[in-house]
Amino acid sequence: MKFTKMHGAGNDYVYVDCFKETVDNPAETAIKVSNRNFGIGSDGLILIMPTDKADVRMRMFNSDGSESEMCGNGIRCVAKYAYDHGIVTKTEITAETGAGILTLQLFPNAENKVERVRVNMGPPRLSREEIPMNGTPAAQVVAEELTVLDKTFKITCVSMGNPHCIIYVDDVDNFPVATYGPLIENHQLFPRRTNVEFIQIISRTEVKQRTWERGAGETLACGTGASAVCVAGVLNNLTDRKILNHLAGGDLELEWVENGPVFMTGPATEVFSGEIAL
Ligand SMILES: N[C@@H](CCC[C@H](N)C(=O)O)C(=O)O
Repeated sequence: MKFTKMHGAGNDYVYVDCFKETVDNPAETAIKVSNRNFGIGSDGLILIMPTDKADVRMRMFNSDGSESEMCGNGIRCVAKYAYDHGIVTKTEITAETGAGILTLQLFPNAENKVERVRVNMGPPRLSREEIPMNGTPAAQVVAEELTVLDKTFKITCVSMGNPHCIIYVDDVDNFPVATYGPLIENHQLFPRRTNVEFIQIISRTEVKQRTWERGAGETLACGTGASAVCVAGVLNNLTDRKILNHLAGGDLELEWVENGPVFMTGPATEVFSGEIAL
């Protein structure tokens, strides 16, 4: 199987060009290629596919083989790959994802290679049913108490097509993400599990994020998570509608338009290409 390794702010995936290649068992392939000792090493697998509904289609699989509806860092890399490899020739494109059809604006550099991408991530989904979350009432989940081990957190939950649970902490660098992350990911409140974002507020326009991803563990960045954090900051009146989010692997710019979509802007980087026998 021919592949290209790419990352968005350090959130790295193995990308397969399914305009040319066929992947028969993507879940099994994701587990195999993601392994950082015995495989290529990545947070998962992303398939770049043809579709009659948009310019390109993305399917994404976490390193545990589970499929997610959406990947924010992944979709920027899909756009870069599509432009740099001639699948598209325009700088505004559409992409079909499990979270709907998204519009992306591409920013090529002087060598005509895409370096940054702005994504219309669509509107956030805020009801318990849409996230999805068990329990009542069915309204928004803002600063709801959740006790895990010795700590009672105030959680805010947002779906960007995939589920996110946002928790504010005082010192994110020293927070034990690997202790609480998996317990919240697999908590009975979340029937389809959840991604967990631990956030330190720096100012009304700046935050610092560490992410525990559903199906992948701690990663260096999460684009859907950063978008959900932008929404949660407004719902909790902690941040403005436009923020800069410092993630472990790089920065993302976010904006939640009133009664509208979230826009995410960030880097997309190709690392290397290769061929692997499966
Ligand atoms: N890293 C991603 C999100 C990937 C999917 C996630 N782990 C899930 O299962 O929903 C991003 O950049 O959004």
